[in-house]
Amino acid sequence: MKFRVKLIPVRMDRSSAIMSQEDAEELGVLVGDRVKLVFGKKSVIADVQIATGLIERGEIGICRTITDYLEIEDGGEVELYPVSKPASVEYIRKKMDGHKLTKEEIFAIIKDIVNNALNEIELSAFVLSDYFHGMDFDEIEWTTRAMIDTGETLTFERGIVVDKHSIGGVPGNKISLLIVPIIAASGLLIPKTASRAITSASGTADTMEVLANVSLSVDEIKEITERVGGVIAWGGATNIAPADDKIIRVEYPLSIDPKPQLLASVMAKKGAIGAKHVVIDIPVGAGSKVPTVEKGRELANDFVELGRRLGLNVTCVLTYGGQPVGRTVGPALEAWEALKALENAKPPRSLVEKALGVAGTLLEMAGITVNGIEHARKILESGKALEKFREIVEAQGGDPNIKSDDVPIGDKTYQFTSPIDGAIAHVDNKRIVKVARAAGAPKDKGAGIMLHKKGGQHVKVGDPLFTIYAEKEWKLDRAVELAMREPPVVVSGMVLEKYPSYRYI
Ligand SMILES: O=P(O)(O)OC[C@H]1O[C@H](OP(=O)(O)O)[C@H](O)[C@@H]1O
Ligand SMILES: O=c1cc[nH]c(=O)[nH]1
Repeated sequence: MKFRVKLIPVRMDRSSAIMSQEDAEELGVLVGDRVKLVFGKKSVIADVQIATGLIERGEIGICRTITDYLEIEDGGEVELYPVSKPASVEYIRKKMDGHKLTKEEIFAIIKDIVNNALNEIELSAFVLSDYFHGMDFDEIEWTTRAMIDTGETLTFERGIVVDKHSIGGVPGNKISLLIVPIIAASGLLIPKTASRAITSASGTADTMEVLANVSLSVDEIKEITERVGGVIAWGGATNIAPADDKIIRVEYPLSIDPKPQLLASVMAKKGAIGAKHVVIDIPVGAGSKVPTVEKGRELANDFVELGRRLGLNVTCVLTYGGQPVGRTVGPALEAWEALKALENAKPPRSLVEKALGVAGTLLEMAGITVNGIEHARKILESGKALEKFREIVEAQGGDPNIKSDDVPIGDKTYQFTSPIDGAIAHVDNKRIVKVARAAGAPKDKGAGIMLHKKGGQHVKVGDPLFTIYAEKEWKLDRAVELAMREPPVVVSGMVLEKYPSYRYI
């Protein structure tokens, strides 16, 4: 059937073909079904959307991404016909029913994810079936390999390539901004790609973006790493394991990170850059992705086994994840605190000790030293890490003279104070993230939370507990209201509750 093109002047990731209800009925298609648009020798598959009123009978609304690709103008004529779903949708259904997938089936799913051939519902079904049914080790290995093989890979002519990755789940985990320059300053190569936030209020890519451009191509990552020793780039902007970011975009709104996907996501990025030695940070504790040390050990075994199958030397470090790392949560606040640590300007101990522990492990694995923590500490305290970080920032298009206090933070603030004399019984990771997200993080870079007290510290009535930062008044109000309803920092005296009317925790 022939349709007249109505150009929708926007660019979209997914291809949609918008038609009238009458035309959809005549073609026998529903919203979300697929149609093929053909113009000359070129064709594209798109999802059906219906917008009666906007689109007249005989018209097809398509965005600029498609018109550019087909090289057709507004008002031009395209041939359009329905096509069936890709076979990978059947394989997703098989996984939803709890069956094991073959290597070929997994490859087909990942390839279709990369080619945008699955719609949001199908992709979500795949992620959720992993969440509910899990995968066995073969399936995890095949998923990882498929994610590597459907993208570009990196090779370096000189140097030892190493990498670190955190499984995330603990707020304020800005350690990569310390570790990458420490490792690069030691002479190793660390082409680090990071994701944006998945369950947190700021992923490493969100935090680094406050200071520099993180949307780098594979060629830029290679060039900067060879010249400076390291980068911190957003994996989603590269063609390295390109399925990863598309899957993460489904996980983010649900705040979930299914274990098979987590393993494949992290290890595909490490395999694709040709890392020889890899350290995986597994934060363990209430409100993180791994609640107990036992579960942390199980996950560590999985990472080591997956590394063995892929030919990577993996060490996992179980770290304390029961409360935020450092005192800040949210992109700009985290960038500010990471710079404070690099400047040796009274940084929080938890941040420095964690960064040195992970960096030190990597230095030992690569044979640089037998006392990794002390070696890493010297690089940090001598200012060499700050110098290297500035080189990295400059190479990524940022201001090499940036100082911590130049980082712009949201100017709308609200401080919570202690209602009683007592001690901090609990800093709740999940609530901290919820409040920081309500304040606008990670999209509003200046939004987030600064903790004035952490678990175990004593407080007097009226002492500051935490401050919420936002860029917009209405988001601050929303975050304050949420924090009042679900306090992220809990102060307790010896009396916990009084019935019927008082509740302190
Ligand atoms: O806490 P959530 O958002 O779930 O986890 C995602 C974060 O964890 C990893 O950190 P890194 O790249 O090792 O620094 C990811 O890249 C991302 O920044
Ligand atoms: O990069 C990451 C980190 C945590 N979880 C993922 O799925 N990917």
